[in-house]
Amino acid sequence: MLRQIEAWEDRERNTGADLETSLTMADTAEEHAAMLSVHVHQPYFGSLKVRVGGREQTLYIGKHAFRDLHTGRHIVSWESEVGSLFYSDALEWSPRKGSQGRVRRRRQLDVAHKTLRRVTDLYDDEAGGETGGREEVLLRRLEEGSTAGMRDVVETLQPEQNGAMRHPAGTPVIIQGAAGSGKTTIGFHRLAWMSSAERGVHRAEPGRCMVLMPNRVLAAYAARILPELGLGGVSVTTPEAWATGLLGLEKLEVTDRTLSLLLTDTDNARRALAWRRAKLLGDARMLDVVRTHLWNRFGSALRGLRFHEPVELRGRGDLSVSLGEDDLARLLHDVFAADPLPGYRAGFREALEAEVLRQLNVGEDEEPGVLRQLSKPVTTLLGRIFAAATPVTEVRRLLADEQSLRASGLLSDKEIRLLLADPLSGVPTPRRAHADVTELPLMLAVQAFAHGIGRAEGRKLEPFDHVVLDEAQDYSPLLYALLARAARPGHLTALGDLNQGMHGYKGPSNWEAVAEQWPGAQVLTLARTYRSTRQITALGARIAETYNRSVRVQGVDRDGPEVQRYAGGQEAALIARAVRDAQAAGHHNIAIVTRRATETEQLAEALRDFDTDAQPITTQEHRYRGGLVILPVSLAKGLEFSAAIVTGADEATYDSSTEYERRLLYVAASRALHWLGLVSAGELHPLVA
Ligand SMILES: Nc1ncnc2c1ncn2[C@@H]1O[C@H](COP(=O)(O)OP(=O)(O)OP(=O)(O)O)[C@@H](O)[C@H]1O
Repeated sequence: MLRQIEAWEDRERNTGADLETSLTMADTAEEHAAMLSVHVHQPYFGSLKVRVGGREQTLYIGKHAFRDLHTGRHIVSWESEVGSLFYSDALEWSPRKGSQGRVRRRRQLDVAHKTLRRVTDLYDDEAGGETGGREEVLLRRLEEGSTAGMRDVVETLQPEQNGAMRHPAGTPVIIQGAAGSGKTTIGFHRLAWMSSAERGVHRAEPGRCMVLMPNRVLAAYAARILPELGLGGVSVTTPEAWATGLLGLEKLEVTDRTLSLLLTDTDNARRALAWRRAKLLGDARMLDVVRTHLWNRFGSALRGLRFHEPVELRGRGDLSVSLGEDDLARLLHDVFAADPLPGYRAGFREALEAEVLRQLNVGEDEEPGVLRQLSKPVTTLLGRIFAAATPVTEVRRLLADEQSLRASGLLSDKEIRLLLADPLSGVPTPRRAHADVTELPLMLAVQAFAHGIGRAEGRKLEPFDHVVLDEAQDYSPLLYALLARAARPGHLTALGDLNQGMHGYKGPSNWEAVAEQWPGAQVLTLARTYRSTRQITALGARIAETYNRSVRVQGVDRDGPEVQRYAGGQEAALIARAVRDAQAAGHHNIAIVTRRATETEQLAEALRDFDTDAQPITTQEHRYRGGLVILPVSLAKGLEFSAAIVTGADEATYDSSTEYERRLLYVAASRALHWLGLVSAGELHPLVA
């Protein structure tokens, strides 16, 4: 590898016919060199002894494929077809048509700083097959401390994860897995696998992929995995940020008033109403409700309009094009029937231009000139038809108008009454321009139909090469339908856990509702969890059992210290003691998890009196950089720490009669890898006492 890097870096060798060619060659060579140089210290992490056609050979598996031209020695990449053999339980495969290969031995090679540190056989034909080595290697890896970002698991990918990651490219997949089963991690690995040249037409260019995560703290934490996986350029954002960006309303404040109502209102009838209304707003049928509404809106905007314009054509004198209201209505009808992905406005422009050219019957070389002459009046006409409907106003108009809701014929009387009701009227709204998270997908639907949906490339919209949706249980079927329009067909991956759903009023009731929006989608399940020690996993299970009757998840049997309990006394003093204990146990990345964001600053202040300096993470603008932090449970979701301290671990803070609160307590208690402390000024919560 070093020899190859030297050759690439040698400017003398990279000389072309002229200066420009030489510079380009040198740049490319430098890029190659930079890419390879990070792998020099650990060129491979495993080997496979295989027998193909009677010949035995050893293949080395690394994070980067490499071939030494002098010696022919090579390393195969983990994401290649052959690389898959290292992770799966399969023993046979066919390297080429008609030939048969057999795996004789799988071996983990612990290499660091160019030194082989350890050899562990995972499978060995001669030693009787499976050795238990895979579990041993996994446990060693899981013993390590957390870092300030998500890490790759290329070296210890487990067979079921390997299968999920390599689900056929171009087929949508929903990966269901309990907390800590590696869903998010696997989602990113799937992108890396998808970006390999071996995927052929399904290859995804990282710069054209998007990962949607529930909040920006988590997005930034997860994005740290991208360079390790060679995924530079992937956009990692939140659905809200993506939606408001597409709408051109970055400053729009996104509220979740349904959640506010559910948490504060004591009127059960109103709570039920708010829940059902939110759920209906995210129903996939709303896509066609919006579509019908737009059809009527654009249809009436078009009434009385005509398109009559003079055109100058060399050699043919003064001509004109003329389309009456009926012609325009017919064009609009055809555009709606075709439902073009770039949106109706673009589709209408295209149809109108085609019609004009047909009327004039001009030669191909004259077409651009004609279109240029007509560009302004066409834009004016489009403005009259389409510009009146901005997503925000149009959604509000639709939801306030019984007739519009009725137009599609898709909603029952009861559902229409539900949409017209306003159970949230008592929940305050911000002063700034705002939209509720339950309305946002509808606004996105208006945008998608009128102007298209996808990835902005210059002024154009292109479909994403691949979209990954994390915490997918918290998003509505309507959003799924929109994502399907925004990505290449079949290039969708959802990662989620229906049992971890925090927002049932926004999410799907089951994965089947999602699969309906993603034709051909399969649901795969990751059954094992990896994050925490046996002691922490068991505590989490006790909380989850109260709302989740499904099968118990199977954790990796990793032993750790008992969960520590600190009850009775001044809270800050107890927390400071817990922090010292966690530090004494050797942990550096420690989270103090509070129930509410408003508590964090105050607590940070109070802890200073006890010589404890914890960094508060209060808003989505903060970033987690490791060390000791205080953050609310809503921002802790998806993050993990070597040690976690749950404050207010009591009944007064997490009301056990409310399922939502128990779910939050579960999230808080499942953030730690190795060490967990529970703190309460009074008595501990009955579920964790
Ligand atoms: N094969 C593996 N080898 C080593 N570590 C793994 C493996 N799979 C998962 N992990 C580790 O398990 C932890 C949980 O992974 P991840 O955060 O991707 O899970 P998740 O299912 O998305 O969890 P949550 O639902 O809580 O967000 C991480 O620390 C990850 O590195």
